[in-house]
Amino acid sequence: MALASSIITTLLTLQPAGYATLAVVAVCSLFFSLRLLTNFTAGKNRAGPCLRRVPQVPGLPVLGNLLQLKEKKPHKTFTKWAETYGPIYSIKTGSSSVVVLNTTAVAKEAMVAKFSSISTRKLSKALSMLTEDKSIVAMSDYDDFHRTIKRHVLTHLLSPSAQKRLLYQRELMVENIATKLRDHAEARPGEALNFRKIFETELFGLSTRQAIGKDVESIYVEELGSTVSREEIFRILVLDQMEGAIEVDWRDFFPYLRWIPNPSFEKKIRRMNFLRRAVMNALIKECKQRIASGDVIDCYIDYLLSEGKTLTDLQIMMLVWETIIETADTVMVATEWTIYELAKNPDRQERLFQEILTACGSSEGLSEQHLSKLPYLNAIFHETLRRHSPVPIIPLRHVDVDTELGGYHVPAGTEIAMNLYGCNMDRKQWESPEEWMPERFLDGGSDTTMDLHKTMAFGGGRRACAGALQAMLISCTSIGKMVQQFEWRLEEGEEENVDTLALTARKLEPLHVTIKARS
Ligand code: HEM
Repeated sequence: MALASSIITTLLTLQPAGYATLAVVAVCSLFFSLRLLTNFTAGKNRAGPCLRRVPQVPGLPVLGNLLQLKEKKPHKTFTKWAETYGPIYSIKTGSSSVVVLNTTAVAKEAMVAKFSSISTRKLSKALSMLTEDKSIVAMSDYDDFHRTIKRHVLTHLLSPSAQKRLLYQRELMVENIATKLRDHAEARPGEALNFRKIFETELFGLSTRQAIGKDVESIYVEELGSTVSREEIFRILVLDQMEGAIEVDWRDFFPYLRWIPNPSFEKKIRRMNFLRRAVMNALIKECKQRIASGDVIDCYIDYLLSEGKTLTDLQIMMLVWETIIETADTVMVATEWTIYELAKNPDRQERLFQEILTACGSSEGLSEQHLSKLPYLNAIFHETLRRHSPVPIIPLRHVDVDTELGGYHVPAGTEIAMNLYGCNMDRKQWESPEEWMPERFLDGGSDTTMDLHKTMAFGGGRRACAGALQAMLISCTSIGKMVQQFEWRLEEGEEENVDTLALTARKLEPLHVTIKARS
């Protein structure tokens, strides 16, 4: 899920418009403070006799720590708080208690050893609406439905054998990128290019070829009464959804105030859902017509229509959309940051180029078969995932029964936020964590190229990213090939463009770089 998952994360960000509303809410909430007090006391009584209570970050009555999270990058605030309150602490977001985990050890304990007590997803109102009530693999609870749909996506798309079968599609994508870069270098030598524009377009093409069997140029959408261009399809299926995922409904923090309407929020998310459904229906209708004419092809929709007999039409639509958004987002984020770092670090770029020369020779094109001979490329990929965690916080989970974490008592009903950014920036685990230093994965740290879980970037345990292999294959092959063919440099002023968009690691400004063809 990458997703999607990526941004998806955030219950915890307040939109500016939310503050005025929040003031009203705060007043209303005073009426309920007695109830909160009762909950608090009940929580105290549940604490195990021998275990300590999780340290708490001081906050305000009723609002808790909400106002301290207003800068919209909670993963950074959480990481700062870890220096004072330790690797595990608790915060209050309105009436909910959230325990934040900031080191690999305690996050792994939650994801692996204590998984059975902490497996339920706690979704914000926005996410709940956008995922049609947990109808996708990444956001579903750990139940029979999850097992069924995960089996489908692995069987058709993400398992190692499926990835082998779909190699030709990734090769086409990498070749298309190389062609566009060559065209740019020839037509406008020395002129900076917008890396994201090229990479994102081709990645979206790959995601739709895998999902519905073709790279769509445009489609007529009945519900809209008009033809929608490729660019608009991308905006509706990917960009708008990512933006919607971080919309916050203040009622998430004060469930007892759900009776107060929040029409602007609901209208916005409903519109996003309507557009996605309209476009996906049009795309799927076209696929059904193709299948009815006897033309069945190797893509996810054809597979699901044949094998997913227990699924409803809506579920099939959501599963197909899920693979599009998951492929089209986080892989772009990881690859764009990698090119940024390589363009900023010419010595390391040269070291990678020399490694590629040794593995492929001077005339052979780099392909996925070479990846096992490119440990430095592998280290570069993992170091970028560590330094620029594409999913900074895992979507919240819910503690179903009283449990122990990091030696503390965590009562049932608590929400859990795993701060992957914090884990990957932990000074006790990583030397100079703010530095991008791929060598740290070579010096005794690297096992094999296929070891995908060196950082916490893909999560861990039973809900670890199902698309990690695909992400690594797409990103590493593209990066290797691009460095094999071109020298990369940052455009002037680009070094400072390191801000990210809201909660995700997506660069706020698309990357601008110059390229020079290698002789
Ligand atoms: C660099 C790229 C990616 C990163 C950093 C990433 C990261 C993550 C993370 C952190 C999770 C959540 C784990 C959890 O909840 O514990 C996740 C879940 C998931 N990801 Fe990715 N992801 C990436 C690419 C992809 C791709 C390309 C796909 C392909 C469709 C994908 C499919 C999934 C799925 C299906 C899940 C849900 C697994 C489950 O709940 O069982 N991801 N990803």
